[in-house]
Amino acid sequence: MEIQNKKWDIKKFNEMRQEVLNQWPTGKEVDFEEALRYHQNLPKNQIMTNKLKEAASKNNTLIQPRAGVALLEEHIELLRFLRQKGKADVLPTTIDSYTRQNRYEEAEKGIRESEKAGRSLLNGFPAVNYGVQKCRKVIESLDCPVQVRHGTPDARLLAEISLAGGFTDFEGGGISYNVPYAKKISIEQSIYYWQYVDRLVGIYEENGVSLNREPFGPLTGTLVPPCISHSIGIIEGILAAEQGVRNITLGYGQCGNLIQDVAAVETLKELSAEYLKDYSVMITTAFHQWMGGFPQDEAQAFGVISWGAATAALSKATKVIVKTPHEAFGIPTKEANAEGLRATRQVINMLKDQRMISNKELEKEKEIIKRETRQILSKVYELGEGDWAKGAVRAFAAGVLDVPFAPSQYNAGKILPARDNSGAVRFLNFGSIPFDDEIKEFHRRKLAERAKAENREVSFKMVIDDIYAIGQGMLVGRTD
Ligand SMILES: CC[C@H]1O[C@@H](n2cnc3c(N)ncnc32)[C@H](O)[C@@H]1O
Repeated sequence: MEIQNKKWDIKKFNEMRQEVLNQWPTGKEVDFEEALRYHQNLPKNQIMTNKLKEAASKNNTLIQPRAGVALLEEHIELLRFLRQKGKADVLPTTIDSYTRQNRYEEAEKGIRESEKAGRSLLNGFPAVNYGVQKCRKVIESLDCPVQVRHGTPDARLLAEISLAGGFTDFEGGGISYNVPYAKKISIEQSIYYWQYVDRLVGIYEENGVSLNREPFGPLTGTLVPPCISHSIGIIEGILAAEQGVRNITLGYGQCGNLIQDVAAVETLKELSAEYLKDYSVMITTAFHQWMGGFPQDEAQAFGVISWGAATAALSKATKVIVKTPHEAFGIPTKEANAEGLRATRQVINMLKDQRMISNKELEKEKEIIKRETRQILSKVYELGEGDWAKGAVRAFAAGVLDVPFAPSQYNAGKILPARDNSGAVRFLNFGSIPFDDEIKEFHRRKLAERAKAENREVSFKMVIDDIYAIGQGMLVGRTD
């Protein structure tokens, strides 16, 4: 199929809608007119765009966990606990892996087995299997907005059911929920599926219901250079806005060097405003605490969590996505999840009246990220002959967009990141990323400084050392 970045007409959308709603029996519960009325009657404090707008206007950083379990009552109890004991400003519902792969039969089995076992045997909430009315039970048990967080290349039915179910924010995108999550789904296919999701959000917006969309910024969450996640986030923002989305949160995964991370959030705000200026959208930012390997020791994990909280506060991100001291092990207990939130809250509160000292290093880093991102995006636009959807597909084929350590067979996987002597993420291999020579020289010089300081050659070994460094208590993967 040949996709294009053009707003779908309602006829095309409605033709596909019947097929989507028939994918699982709960699709029959979706009645769009009734869903609109449901949203119009939602309490104001449960509408995500209100909460984001207020935070952005006050330069506040909202705190949000990830959380999702198999059983409905347990999931409600978990979210209420994180709100009350974790002081979460906004809540998630993390969806299970079967649902993310549209394997609803197995999700159904997972629910039954969890009921028998009396505990969650799924790694998230199977929203499609529960359907609209049970999603509303979750929403009606809470007093704040709730966002669907997942990793679904084909999220059409999940969007229909969860949005009709009262969720007011939907994470993901046609690139960010394909390339880091799937192996064999083409970029065209996932962008096409996500145009449906964004068109659905656009129809809600056209009927006066504001919903937020959040492309998944961190991607593979492992040493992803800011320009890579910015380029993909901005493209997904443009594709969403074209379908009528009016509220977009762009995300960024912490790398660990303070100056680079603050520069990343500040440039994400500037660049997204520039590239989305033709659309009237509200743009906010989400800072993800370190998404790579975590230390097993809980005290050290709190160090990583607090460093992420500090960077989020100093970058004035609208939202920080919080990790837990169980990160190295897997799904956290509700107590550990709440502890991660409280540690984050403490640091946000201590830093909210402070600001990042502006200096020439920060300005240099911002200039680098803006130049890199612009060089990538102008090549994408050129490859697409002015069409961002076509451009994205062709850019991945050409390696102009390339995500480090991504499983997708449509991803070139030629770039290699490594930290420089201050821990900032640089390019060791550029693959086919279209940087000019000056930018390439900058990265080579930065890595050479580290090589000299460590008395070793710039090499792939640095990449491996950096991947394990934070889990082993460091930032830069120094050889002993
Ligand atoms: C994107 C990966 C992140 O999502 C987290 N995660 C995935 N599923 C859940 C879950 N069900 N509850 C809490 N955290 C979760 C995981 O620990 C990791 O930090």
